[in-house]
Amino acid sequence: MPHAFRLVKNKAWAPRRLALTGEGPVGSIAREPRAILHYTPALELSRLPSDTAIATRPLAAHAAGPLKGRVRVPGDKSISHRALMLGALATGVTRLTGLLEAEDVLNTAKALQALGAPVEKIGNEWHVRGRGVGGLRQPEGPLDFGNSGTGTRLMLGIIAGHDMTVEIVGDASLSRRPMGRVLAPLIEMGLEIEGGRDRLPLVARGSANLVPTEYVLPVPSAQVKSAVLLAGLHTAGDTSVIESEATRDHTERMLRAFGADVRVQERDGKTRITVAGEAELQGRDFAVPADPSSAAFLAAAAALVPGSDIVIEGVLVNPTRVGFYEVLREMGGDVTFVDAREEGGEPVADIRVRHAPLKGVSVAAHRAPSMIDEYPILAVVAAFAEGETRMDGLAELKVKESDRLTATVAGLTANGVIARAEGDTLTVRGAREVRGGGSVATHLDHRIAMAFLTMGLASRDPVTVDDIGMVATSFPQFVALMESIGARFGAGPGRAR
Ligand SMILES: O=C(O)C1=C[C@@H](OP(=O)(O)O)[C@@H](O)[C@H](O)C1
Ligand SMILES: C=C(OP(=O)(O)O)C(=O)O
Repeated sequence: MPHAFRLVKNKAWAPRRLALTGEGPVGSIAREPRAILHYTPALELSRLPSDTAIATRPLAAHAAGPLKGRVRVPGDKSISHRALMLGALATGVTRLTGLLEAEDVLNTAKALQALGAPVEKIGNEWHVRGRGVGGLRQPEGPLDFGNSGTGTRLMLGIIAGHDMTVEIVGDASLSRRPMGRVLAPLIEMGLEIEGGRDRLPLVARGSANLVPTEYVLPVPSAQVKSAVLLAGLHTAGDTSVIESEATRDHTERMLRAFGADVRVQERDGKTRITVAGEAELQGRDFAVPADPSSAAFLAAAAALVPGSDIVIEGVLVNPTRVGFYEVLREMGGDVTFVDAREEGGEPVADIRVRHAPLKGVSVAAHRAPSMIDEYPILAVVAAFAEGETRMDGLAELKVKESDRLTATVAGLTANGVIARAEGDTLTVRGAREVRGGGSVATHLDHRIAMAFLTMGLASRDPVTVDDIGMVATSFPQFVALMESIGARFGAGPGRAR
């Protein structure tokens, strides 16, 4: 298989086992820094020289027969980040099962360890030895969050409350993403940023005298909300965040579970979340439910491939996260939540999806936060639905790991689907048969890769993505789990394995 190589530039940490130093034709090196890859759960770090080449791996998805089986996808990424962070801010040991062992979350674990809160895997459990609110210590080197917006932004909220100066770095994708949205309220509370930068790399100076705030979210972002609430734990007073569109509420739920005083009030269509400062959190045991954003790819595949019938077990069905499944149902999808229950303070169910013919729908802007990471796969599903699907209010898609609005339209177009983005609206003209056959640029974006590989399972001709590597940031088992229900992937368009 031909490899293209990209440079890892000035990266402090990367695992030795994926380093392909000196291999490959120099002319094919793409100058994209890439951060930590397949970070080992044992948290053993190895240093690589800067400018080390790492292979990109294209992959093709081929038309599949009926998809069948019961599967469990890995733990929810949002909850995994938060469980590690709150564990580090608690007193005593927090024991986690079901933690997502993917690069984004492992980078958070590594950062917490560097901040003085030991994180280790013992058997099936991850243990975090907490340092108490305000008890973390100055790390010796930069913290590298790789590809993760959540890790970076939430951790900035925690760093804000400590008297320490921390350099924060990430990969090329993360270094392009806006940090001003989280820095603005944190600076109001007392954080300082060297040189006033709003992109990584940046140097943040926290304070032991952070002041509480009341912050009205200018964008619907759970990351910004969470960063302010986490900073609020470190103040002597009440910190409030006001949101006019409901975003995922895992931070609020989990703060309560760890013993913080959190109040939520609804008024005039807005939600005010208040956390009391000088909090004392207690370490606890926590089971992380399966990630509905990862499950969405399997659900979509089953909805699109004729004859399919699958069950995805133990998936988080928090109302702030299930927009994709609701829309799939509205399109005519056969989606049922079976055995709904509560685990670790979150609603969970087994999700059964059977193939059914789909029709285009209109998805209103206010629903965007409940499926924000699912739009690439929703657009792929829409390509196979009869009629037009219109999705409004997608401004936030432009500031994810890639500009997902542009990348999604490009991927659809490359595969013979008529789609356009106008302002914040995405329109997809669907048809029962999709040509496929295209090659899709993933732009360091795991969700673009997984969405278009899913397309290839149902399109006439195989769909190729240029790099499967980033899938390891959120769902390292994607290919294996898809294959376990009957999906077919191969190195190139002609070669299914
Ligand atoms: O809080 C979180 O865990 C997340 C919030 C969302 O980002 P925004 O807060 O930027 O919308 C989402 O896209 C991301 O994958 C995870
Ligand atoms: C946007 C995402 O993650 P993050 O913001 O944490 O990089 C995502 O996983 O789709």
